[in-house]
Amino acid sequence: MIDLDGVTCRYGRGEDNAESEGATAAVDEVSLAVPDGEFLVVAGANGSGKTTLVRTFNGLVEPDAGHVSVNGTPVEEDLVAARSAVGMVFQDPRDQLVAATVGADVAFGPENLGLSHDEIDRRVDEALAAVNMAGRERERIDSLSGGERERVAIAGALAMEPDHLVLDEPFTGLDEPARRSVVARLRALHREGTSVVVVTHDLRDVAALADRIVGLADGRIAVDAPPEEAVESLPGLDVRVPEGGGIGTQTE
Ligand SMILES: Nc1ncnc2c1ncn2[C@@H]1O[C@H](COP(=O)(O)OP(=O)(O)OP(=O)(O)O)[C@@H](O)[C@H]1O
Repeated sequence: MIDLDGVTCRYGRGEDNAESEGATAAVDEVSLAVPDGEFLVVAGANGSGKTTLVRTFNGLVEPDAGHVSVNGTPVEEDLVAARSAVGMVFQDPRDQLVAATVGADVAFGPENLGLSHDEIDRRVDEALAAVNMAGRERERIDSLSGGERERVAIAGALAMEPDHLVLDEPFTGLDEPARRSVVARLRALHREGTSVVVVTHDLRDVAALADRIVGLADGRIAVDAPPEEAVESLPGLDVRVPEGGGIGTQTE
């Protein structure tokens, strides 16, 4: 369980502004629980605070007020535990690719967990297959397209097999086959019990998988409801639902 209690985050404001009106807060007194096994979609307009909010889940952003705990432990008390429990795929893959080759990059996290070679190989194979990049371990990261780098970043997070997987705009730059493959993997992970949090403007595929959609506006929760209900309130939040409706129409 990820649990946020009254979380407020501000950027670039000195002490003088710490008590100023909420308009300056990127995230403004948000309380939110993500239960184990939930598929949560976080939606909202540009600048509504989505990225900042999810980055508090594993201590990448430290709140100015409020508390975040993961599996019952305050994040600030055990950052290592929070980061291994909450895997994160950033909006820009350049922020997280660390190795020269695809295989080395995906193996990097599992190696740091001290797993056996066999287990690391299994995870790398499985994660690369999940993003349609099986057999491409030896390719250099700097030879990949942006979409391919995004897929490697997703594979790296999958290979960590975290309790909670958070993906920030994971579909940007993915072509349709890659997108379908990632969606199918997220669906399978959810079925296996991992909680999945997807930050997105584009509800095309994920709305059908979501247990709940949280819509942010100006750093606050404006909508928190099952997809069928949430979408009714979402037009003002600048999210896109395909013509014909994505809800309930997801196919493999
Ligand atoms: N590093 C930063 N320094 C200063 N301000 C920031 C920083 N990161 C975000 N902000 C501001 O905080 C607010 C929330 O930004 P955030 O990136 O969390 O929103 P978002 O909903 O994820 O936006 P987007 O959809 O554009 O990624 C915005 O006003 C943004 O300009």
